[in-house]
Amino acid sequence: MAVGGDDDMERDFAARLRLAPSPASPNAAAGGGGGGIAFRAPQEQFTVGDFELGKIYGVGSYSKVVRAKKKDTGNVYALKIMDKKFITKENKISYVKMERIVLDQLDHPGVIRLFFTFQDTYSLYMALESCEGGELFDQIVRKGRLSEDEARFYAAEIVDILEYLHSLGLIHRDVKPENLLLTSDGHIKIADFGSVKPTKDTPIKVLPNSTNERACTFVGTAAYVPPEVLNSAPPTFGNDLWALGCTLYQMLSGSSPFKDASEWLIFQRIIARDLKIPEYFSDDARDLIDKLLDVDPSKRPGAGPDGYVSLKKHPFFRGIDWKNIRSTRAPKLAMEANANEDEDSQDSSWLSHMGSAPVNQHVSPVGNDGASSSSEDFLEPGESVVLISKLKKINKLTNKKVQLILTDKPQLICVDPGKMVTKGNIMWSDDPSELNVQVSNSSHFRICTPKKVSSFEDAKQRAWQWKKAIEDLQRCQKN
Ligand SMILES: Nc1ncnc2c1ncn2[C@@H]1O[C@H](COP(=O)(O)OP(=O)(O)OP(=O)(O)O)[C@@H](O)[C@H]1O
Repeated sequence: MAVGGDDDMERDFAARLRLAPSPASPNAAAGGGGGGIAFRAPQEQFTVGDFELGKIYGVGSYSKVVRAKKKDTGNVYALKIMDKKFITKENKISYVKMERIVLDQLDHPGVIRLFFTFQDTYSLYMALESCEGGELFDQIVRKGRLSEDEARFYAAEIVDILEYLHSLGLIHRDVKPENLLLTSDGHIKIADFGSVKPTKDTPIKVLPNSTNERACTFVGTAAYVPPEVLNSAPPTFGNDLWALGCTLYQMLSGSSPFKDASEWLIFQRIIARDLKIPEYFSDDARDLIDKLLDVDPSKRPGAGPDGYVSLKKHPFFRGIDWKNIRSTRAPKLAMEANANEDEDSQDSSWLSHMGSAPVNQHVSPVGNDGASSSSEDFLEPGESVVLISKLKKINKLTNKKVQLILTDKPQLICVDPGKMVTKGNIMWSDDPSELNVQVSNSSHFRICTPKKVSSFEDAKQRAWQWKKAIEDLQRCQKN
């Protein structure tokens, strides 16, 4: 990575982000169009070296989230690390601004708290409340499917959160099991406010022009997007209620209601409301899902003139103590099959090979099992990760868990996630006849080279994302 021009890059980025504190008011950000926003979560002067970095919680489309312990206080955060160059290149600045500004003003036990932010030459950092219980998605995968009591509890907590957000005129627009995180005692917190849409009457301070009710292009995730969004209708609270219906269906059945081999086919199913509800769903669950997945967004319970009353009174929620939901005992969390005490140290050594320059420079592995010294270096200095997934590599006789990493060099690296050693690279070529990805469905894909075909299963259904990322890089290399 070129070092010259770093200061320029930092200044240029700060100007575009317009979140840099003014000298007069260290916590004020120019919201644009006059009037600054006074941040509750301050912009600090910390560096990543002030933290002990632990395991990677997850990787989003423009960030990675890492467990981080502040060395002086011992406080633990989920540190969201965003690469400035990538954010600028991918035009994600408005997502970052929106998440920062909106999260800063929210105060609900079911919403991830933002504590502070800081930045360095390469990255922006958001210190978020850490959710140690992982994603609701993982609970569904580990348990196969949830019992109706478990699903009822989680759905009720999601309803409580959506009622809060909607009362503030905010449409989340990316409600899905991956963005519903769990605390260590099993309560839900919603994350990922990058796609949030404020309505005209929101009391929340937002970016100028962000409340325009123009018809929107599709944001969110294909499987959870409502039909009206595909028909370019303006966003409404009903969008989140549809996604709640999909999430409830997924909790009870193990998979999302509209599934197919490609995004386009998924969209066709959504538009046709091609919905099959399994026989074993109770009548109350079936009825609630059917109503939440109404093609008319204004008819979904929670979106009508009586607000959330009809939703909370639905027979599926009988027995829920709405006022005390956050102190009700949560379902027991299913742990990862081979979770062990070394997880933190393994992942921190893994992180030290992630290639993001500032992380590489400052990482201090948690734990003392020497995992980092036995690991190989995966990435070269300045090389960064484009896509990374924990996948199942499907072989004739056995299936193995692997971390597949695509970097901007480009390289395709297979890592054994347990031993933190590379299992070898898949030979890169810019020529699609020598390297191509064949997708069988959203969770299965094959990477084909003249020498070898490697088959993978992605529980998070990112097969198409893998194909696109590899093809984009091939195109980039050629130009
Ligand atoms: N506060 C948190 N505590 C624990 N894990 C978190 C936290 N925030 C995010 N994560 C994990 O990190 C992953 C990536 O989060 P992030 O918000 O960066 O991506 P995303 O925006 O959900 O992804 P995408 O942009 O692709 O939708 C999440 O799916 C989650 O597993």
